[in-house]
Amino acid sequence: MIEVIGVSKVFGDFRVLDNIDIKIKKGAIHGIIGENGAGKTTLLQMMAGVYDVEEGKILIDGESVYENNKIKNKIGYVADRNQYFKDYKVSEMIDFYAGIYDGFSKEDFKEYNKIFKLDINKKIRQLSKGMQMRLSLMLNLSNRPEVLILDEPTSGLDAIVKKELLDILIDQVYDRDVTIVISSHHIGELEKICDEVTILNRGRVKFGSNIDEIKENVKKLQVIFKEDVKDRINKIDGIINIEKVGSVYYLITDNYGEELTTDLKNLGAELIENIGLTLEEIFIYTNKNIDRGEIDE
Ligand SMILES: Nc1ncnc2c1ncn2[C@@H]1O[C@H](COP(=O)(O)OP(=O)(O)OP(=O)(O)O)[C@@H](O)[C@H]1O
Repeated sequence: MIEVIGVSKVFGDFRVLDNIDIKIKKGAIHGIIGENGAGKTTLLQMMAGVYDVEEGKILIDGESVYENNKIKNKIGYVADRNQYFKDYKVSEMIDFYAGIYDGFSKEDFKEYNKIFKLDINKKIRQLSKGMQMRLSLMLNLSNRPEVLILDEPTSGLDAIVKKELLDILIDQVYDRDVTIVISSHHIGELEKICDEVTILNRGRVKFGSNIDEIKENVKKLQVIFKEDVKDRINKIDGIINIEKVGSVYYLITDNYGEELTTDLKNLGAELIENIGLTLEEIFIYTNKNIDRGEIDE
């Protein structure tokens, strides 16, 4: 179990993370989504114990992570950029990991390398960005961690390896009950493998829950009214985007429920049709800075 409790992070006078609360159950795959600069890497680095937590707490199995080797040994952390010694060969990196981590399995590395296909005699500086990401993933997976923290692990990977990686992650959860926290800009990918997501917006949690629950709240509605409601529709609470095509309104709501439907009916809605949204569409709409007075026609 990972608990992020009231965590904030300030760089200089810039508040990168502001009072973040997240609970991640053991064996869950939890996605972290956010625009560039939303604070994803900072949050993952704090979960991995790279930074001290000055405001709030981050607990893994009830203990804080920073400078806690017992907990850090349970964690695999794949950073968004290569953090290895560039002049080491891949084979030397394997030996280095095997030397410092008791749980590291060279056999596992060999097995993963049947999929990831790295030349272990190459120096790290000779590897492409995607190859370096493969190395980082294999080293961390071969360490058999209980918690895997992955910062944009699919960036730079080709489509075939990307699919293999997502399958490996799902297997890790089924076979070993690993808890996975993963950030990505490829929201469709996260939607396929995650049970839960946290959507970060400017350092704050915009949504944090089960994907199905988020989809229950955020909906696109196709609505036809008896008469034009242009001047009144933007007064209804819970509508975050309004588009009008001919006489049909397309409304995005982040608070779908009986109350909203009643409000729309009171405004003269004759037909309300509910259109499902993908997680990516939800992210785009809920992160737009919406001027509720504006109707796109
Ligand atoms: N060491 C640092 N010193 C000062 N500011 C920092 C530092 N690290 C990150 N920031 C700032 O914190 C903000 C969040 O950065 P972070 O890397 O966590 O975002 P991100 O969501 O991972 O972005 P991206 O999707 O672009 O990778 C950015 O404005 C960044 O400039």
